Amino acid sequence: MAAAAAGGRAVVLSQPVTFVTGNAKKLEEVRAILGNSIPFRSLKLDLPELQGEPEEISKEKARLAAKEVNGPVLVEDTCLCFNALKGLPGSIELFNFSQYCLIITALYCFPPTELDNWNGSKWFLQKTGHEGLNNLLMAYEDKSAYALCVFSLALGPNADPITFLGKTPGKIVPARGPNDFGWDPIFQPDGYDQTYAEMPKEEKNKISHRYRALAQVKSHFADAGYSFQTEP
Ligand SMILES: O=P(O)(O)OP(=O)(O)OP(=O)(O)OC[C@H]1O[C@@H](n2cnc3c(O)ncnc32)[C@H](O)[C@@H]1O
Ligand SMILES: [Mg+2]
Repeated sequence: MAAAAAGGRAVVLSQPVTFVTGNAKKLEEVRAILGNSIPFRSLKLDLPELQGEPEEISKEKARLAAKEVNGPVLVEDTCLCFNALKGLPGSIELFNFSQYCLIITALYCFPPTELDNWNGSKWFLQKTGHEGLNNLLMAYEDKSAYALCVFSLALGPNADPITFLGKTPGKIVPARGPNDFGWDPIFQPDGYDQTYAEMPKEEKNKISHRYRALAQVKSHFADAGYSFQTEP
């Protein structure tokens, strides 16, 4: 069994937590931020990214992953959300007519092949690049945005996942800095004159959406007092 109650409320996990991701850069940051605080290993699984509210998508992803792994899992989804576009391209909420036209034009020019697997910011980035993401805001004065990170922890295949959110506000700028991780070159966090890409990694990892969400994951582990009894 993956998670078992042992002596009162302490939960013993019989495996390290599996962090499920296919994104090597994400994994690098999670490793740097978590250090040795939580025993974990990583695994790439092809899981569907469903539509809906970010927390629901993440919980469902955790449920599916925990079934596959038959043990405790941590999954993460990140989106870049533009305030002028009410959260797009990371998430879809209510749009006005001109915003719909913009989205429909983009979708018409670059139709996604798998709509069930549609992740707005990832898709816009892949199809239109940093310039395309900047162009989405061309008609708007408001260039403010936020990076949103949602982690879900499922202790086992039958456990209800718990979610942790991290949000870093900033603005969208023309690309600056190395182009080795997603939309880092076009996101400048509030209070900084460098983009995420220009910052030293340690600096990004102190203020990022991912850091903020993981700080909550860490305190959850500290408060819950899980113990790990992994078989040799
Ligand atoms: O397997 P998973 O963990 O789902 O990895 P993914 O690459 O599909 O990751 P997401 O769905 O969370 O990411 C959506 C997009 O945002 C990008 N991204 C995620 N975190 C980022 C960060 O901290 N900085 C820049 N881009 C990021 C990522 O490269 C994708 O293009
Ligand atoms: Mg993904």
